[in-house]
Amino acid sequence: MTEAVTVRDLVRQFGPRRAVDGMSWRAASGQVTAVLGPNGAGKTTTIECAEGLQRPDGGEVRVLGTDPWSAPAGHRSRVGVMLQDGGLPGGTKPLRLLRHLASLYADPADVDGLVQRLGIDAFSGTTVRRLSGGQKQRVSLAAALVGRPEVVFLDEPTAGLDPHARLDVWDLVRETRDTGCAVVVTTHSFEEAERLADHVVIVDHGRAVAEGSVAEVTGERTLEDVYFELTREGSR
Ligand SMILES: Nc1ncnc2c1ncn2[C@@H]1O[C@H](COP(=O)(O)OP(=O)(O)OP(=O)(O)O)[C@@H](O)[C@H]1O
Repeated sequence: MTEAVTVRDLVRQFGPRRAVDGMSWRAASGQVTAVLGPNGAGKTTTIECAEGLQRPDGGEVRVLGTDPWSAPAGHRSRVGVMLQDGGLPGGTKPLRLLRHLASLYADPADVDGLVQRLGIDAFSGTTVRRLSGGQKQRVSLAAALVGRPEVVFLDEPTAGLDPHARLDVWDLVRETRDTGCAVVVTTHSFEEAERLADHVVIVDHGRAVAEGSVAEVTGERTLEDVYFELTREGSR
């Protein structure tokens, strides 16, 4: 098993607040790793450190063996990123944007195939700012995958999607994993984690409180029960 992402004793401080407080977990190539945790637990901050968008105040993150903060451009082209708020330019149209992004990579994915798989063809001529939240999500996901990354970070990829779109996204995530990519997904959905994840990380108050396969983390219980026990006020 190749370790694609390693988070070790990570610390991230914003003024007096420790958003990430000794976080440690790992994600392997060819696996979907789901990171679950309450609002404000430090998931996005950790993922942004792994994407090279934030600099850790302590501990370390390695992605494909490299420190993402000081990584060269060649590293960044091996890593796909889907940000929680999309980060898409509002004035472009989805198809044009995806073709442009594809042109930045030496060996991009088939844009037409991605567009069709995610149902983007139905709104490919509408400017991004006029798209619904779920439509923007789909374009963001396509943008994260268009470079055929070896590691991809998906921040709540199915939040706000209708049930059909959710199934389409799950299928695409599984296919991406099956190409050997390490897929790291943050989610608030137990169903998503149970259906999709090979490896689960539960975080709370800036640190990982459980990690392993769904079966290892849950034993005889449900993921939901374990989650509530580990993250309930008072258990912390
Ligand atoms: N730039 C920042 N400045 C100050 N505080 C921040 C900053 N970014 C994050 N925080 C704080 O750090 C904590 C962790 O935030 P983070 O976004 O990582 O949580 P999360 O687990 O992703 O939450 P959610 O499930 O709501 O997306 C929160 O209390 C948040 O307010």
